[in-house]
Amino acid sequence: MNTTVHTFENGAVLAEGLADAVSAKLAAAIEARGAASIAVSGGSTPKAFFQALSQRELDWTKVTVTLVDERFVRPENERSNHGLVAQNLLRNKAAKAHFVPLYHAAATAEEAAAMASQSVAAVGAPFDVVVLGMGTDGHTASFFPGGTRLKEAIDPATPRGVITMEADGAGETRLTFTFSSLEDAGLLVLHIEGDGKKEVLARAEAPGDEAEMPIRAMLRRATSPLQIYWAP
Ligand SMILES: O=C1O[C@H](COP(=O)(O)O)[C@@H](O)[C@H](O)[C@H]1O
Repeated sequence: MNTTVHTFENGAVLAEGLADAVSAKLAAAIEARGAASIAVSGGSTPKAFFQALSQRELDWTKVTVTLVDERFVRPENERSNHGLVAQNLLRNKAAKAHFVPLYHAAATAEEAAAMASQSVAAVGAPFDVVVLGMGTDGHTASFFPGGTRLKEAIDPATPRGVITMEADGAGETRLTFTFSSLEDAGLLVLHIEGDGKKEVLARAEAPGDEAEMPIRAMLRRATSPLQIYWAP
């Protein structure tokens, strides 16, 4: 496991610290290549981080933002990760960023995933920054325990792109980047908060099957060092 833990006194301080690290990486990519890319997670945890990042001084016109995973729901749906990012990140200075959605208004989630794979291919690889979350069941992105396509999603031989996922714990059908799309990011972050998630992480770090706690795929096999950001 190639991980470093960054501990903060509370979520607000973490949000600022993570926004500093992410904006520095994006600025370095813009300096080096004239463009930068970031894939972020949804859920309840990243809201304060998104708001902090949206205030950072960057040439946001050169930044592409996408999602690590998404629900197959319209952006207006309150459970849409696109909606969360639009309301909290794509505003203030970051309003000028280019957003690439995973959801498409297609007849099926499979068609939407194919459309997303095509549109994100233009972003280039690897991502400069990936910010993962983790559920209390040990899922990350939409790599859910018991997921219909979990084996394929976390197989390093599965190509970069977006695939569908269904699982009991997932609610709606999901669209998720594959493991190979995320594991080699220039800055690979796992952002978790609370003692409950810390205990889940400790269980994930212990020996056991990746299929039971898919975050283990990232902890064990990511080629980039995993930067774990945690606050109580
Ligand atoms: O379903 C999801 O949940 C995880 C974790 O969410 P949280 O509410 O516990 O922070 C998130 O990383 C993922 O992107 C999201 O789709």
